[in-house]
Amino acid sequence: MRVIVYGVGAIGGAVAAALCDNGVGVVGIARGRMLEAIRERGLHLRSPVHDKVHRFECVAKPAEISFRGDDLILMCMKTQDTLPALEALRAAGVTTQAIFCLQNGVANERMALRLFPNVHGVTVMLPGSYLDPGEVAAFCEPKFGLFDIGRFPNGTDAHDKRLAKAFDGSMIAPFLHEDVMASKYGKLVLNLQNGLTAAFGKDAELDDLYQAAKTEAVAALEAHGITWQDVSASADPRRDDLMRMGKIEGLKTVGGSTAQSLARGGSVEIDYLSGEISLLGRLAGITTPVNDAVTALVAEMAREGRAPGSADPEVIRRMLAG
Ligand SMILES: NC(=O)C1=CN([C@@H]2O[C@H](COP(=O)(O)OP(=O)(O)OC[C@H]3O[C@@H](n4cnc5c(N)ncnc54)[C@H](OP(=O)(O)O)[C@@H]3O)[C@@H](O)[C@H]2O)C=CC1
Ligand SMILES: CC(C)(CO)C(=O)C(=O)O
Repeated sequence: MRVIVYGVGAIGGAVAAALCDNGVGVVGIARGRMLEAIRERGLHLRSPVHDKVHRFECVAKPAEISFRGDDLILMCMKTQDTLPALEALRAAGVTTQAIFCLQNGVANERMALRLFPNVHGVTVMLPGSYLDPGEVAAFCEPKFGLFDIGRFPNGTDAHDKRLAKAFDGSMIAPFLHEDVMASKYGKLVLNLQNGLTAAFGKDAELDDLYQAAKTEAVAALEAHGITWQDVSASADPRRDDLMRMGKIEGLKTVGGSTAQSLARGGSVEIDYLSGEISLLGRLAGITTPVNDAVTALVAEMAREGRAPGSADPEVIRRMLAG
C-alpha cells in the first residue's frame, strides 16, 4: 500500500511521520520552502514524546507521481487550496483512487466528489503546528491525535478499512465512523474558536464570544436539519485516554491552524469555518452576526498581513451589545 500525503504542513507532516514510523510507504506533495527543507534535511517532527527527523519521497506536484489504482490520497491542505489541488490530481491521471479529506470544515468532500467518485472524510482531532519550513509539531500524548474515518456522504468501506489499518498501532489512533460528516460538523462547531483565537490571541478570555458563535451555529445547523455530534473533549472519552496536551520544550506557539496561517502570512481558511455558519444562516434566513464579524475580521487581517492576536475583541462585544 502507498499513501500520498498532499500538502505537507502541520497535519500532513504529523500524518507522514506517523505512517513512516509505522512502516507504510509515503509520498509527500509539498511546495515552497517546506518542499526545499524536506528534500534537504527531511521533516523534523516534535511532540511531547517524539523528536525525530523523517525522510520520505517528496514531490512538487501530482504530475510527478505515477499513480497506482490502490493509492490512498490524503488531502492535507487548507480548504481554500483544495480545488486547484483536486484539479492537479485529475490532470495527473487520478480517477477512481480513494481520496480522503483530512481537513476541517465540511466543504472539501463535496468539492472532491464533483471531480472524483471515491471520496472519504476524516475528522482530524490533532492539535498541530507548522510555523517554520521543515519543522512541525504535534502537541498531544500518548498519541498525536485521533481520526474518525468514513465514506462520504456516509457509511464505511474497504478503503476506510485500509486507511485505518495503515494507522493501526501508529502515533495516530484511527476509528471507523458510519456517519463521519456528523463528526465533522461537530468539529466545525469547535473550530469556531479558530477565528476568535487567530484574531484576539490564544490567551484571551473569549468564552462569551465562542458561546455566542456556537449558539448561532446550532440554530443554523438545526434549520437545515444537519446532524452534528459533540466531539469536544468533555463529550468524547477517547480524548482523555489518547490525547492529553503535553509540553514541548522551547517551541513557540501562536494558537490553532488559522492563527498559524496569519503568523506565516498566508491565506486563511476562515470562509470555510466561521464562514460556513454564515453561509448556512444566509441560506436559512437566520442572522449570524458573530460568525459574520469574525469571518470578515480574520479575512481582513490576512489581506493586511496582520499578526495573530493583534485585534481587540471589544469591537465585536460592542457590536453585539448594540
Ligand atoms: N493545524 C492543526 O492543528 C489542525 C489542522 N486541521 C485542518 O487540517 C487541514 C490542514 O491544516 P494544516 O496542516 O494546519 O495546514 P498547513 O498550512 O500547516 O499545511 C498545509 C500545507 O499544504 C501546502 N499546500 C497547499 N496547497 C498545496 C499544493 N497545491 N501543493 C503542495 N502543497 C500545498 C501548504 O503550502 P503553503 O504553506 O505554501 O500554503 C502547506 O504547507 C486544514 O483543513 C486544517 O483546518 C485539523 C486539525 C488540527
Ligand atoms: C481544534 C484544533 C486546534 C486542533 O484539533 C484545530 O482543529 C485547529 O487548529 O484547526
